[in-house]
Amino acid sequence: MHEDAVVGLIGGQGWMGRSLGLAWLEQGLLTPERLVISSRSGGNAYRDWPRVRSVQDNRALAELADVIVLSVRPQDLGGVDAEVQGKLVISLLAMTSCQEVASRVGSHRVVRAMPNAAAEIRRAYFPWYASPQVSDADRRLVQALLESCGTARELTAERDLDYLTALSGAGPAYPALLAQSMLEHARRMGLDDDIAREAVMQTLVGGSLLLEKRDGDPGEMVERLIAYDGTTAEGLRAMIDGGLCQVVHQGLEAAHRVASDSR
Ligand SMILES: NC(=O)C1=CN([C@@H]2O[C@H](COP(=O)(O)OP(=O)(O)OC[C@H]3O[C@@H](n4cnc5c(N)ncnc54)[C@H](OP(=O)(O)O)[C@@H]3O)[C@@H](O)[C@H]2O)C=CC1
Ligand SMILES: O=C(O)[C@@H]1CCC=N1
Repeated sequence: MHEDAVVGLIGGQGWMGRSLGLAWLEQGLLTPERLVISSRSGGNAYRDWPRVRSVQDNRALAELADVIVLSVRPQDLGGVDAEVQGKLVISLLAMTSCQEVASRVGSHRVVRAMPNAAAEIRRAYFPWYASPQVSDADRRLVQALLESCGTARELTAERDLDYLTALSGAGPAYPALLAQSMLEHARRMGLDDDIAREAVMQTLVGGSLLLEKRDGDPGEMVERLIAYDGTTAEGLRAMIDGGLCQVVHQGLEAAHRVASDSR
């Protein structure tokens, strides 16, 4: 069935929905005939793919599709009127357990997955958890569909997904906050705006790529630069003494608390 499964993407014009839908088409994972999307107010994300079917009625989508991906905001789940009759459902919703999705759509074959904003450039971290009713063949399909947008990883405990919602799901916003704060300071110091932007972006992107290349041990880099005992060490010590780590932990705890709240 999976070789020619039709995928129905509820909320397919939204940020995460169109990131996935376009990745599947552009990577040849699905032919346009095998993708059905639904939306509330329309959109033109699939203008280059006229054979993708677009519907407004989620019941019609559930009939056409073998696999249903739910990509609406959590507060909109109640408005999704679809009876999927035991089909595989992949939910991207934060704050919504497998059990809640199952009782809403009428299938216990539920996967919960957590993308992040970098799905848009196919660099998301995309952990997922499958309820026991999901078969091995389903799991292979889920892995293939999700890794089209980055690194997909199956988890063995659903609660880890609540934490990862705060850590990696919300995660791309954290370097954005750091960039904003660095930019504010550079402007205050009178740096030309173009130079300030270029300096901040190049530094954050370059620093992240360097970390990735060094196999992601940030502690080693921090320690090495503190031992260097130059200007960087002075900046790092002031940030650490000023409570940067505690503030980051508080932010993660606050996001985790909300992510663990069931709707
Ligand atoms: N954005 C992010 O960075 C992340 C998002 N998520 C999760 O992904 C999910 C989707 O988020 P995101 O893509 O950002 O949200 P968006 O608001 O960008 O997209 C949601 C889409 O769902 C559509 N929609 C709402 N109700 C229905 C319905 N009944 N039938 C069909 N379509 C409907 C909306 O249409 P309309 O605009 O017309 O109302 C909209 O296009 C959320 O549950 C969120 O928790 C998870 C991690 C990261
Ligand atoms: O902010 C949110 O609720 C969603 C889930 C994680 C990232 N975006």
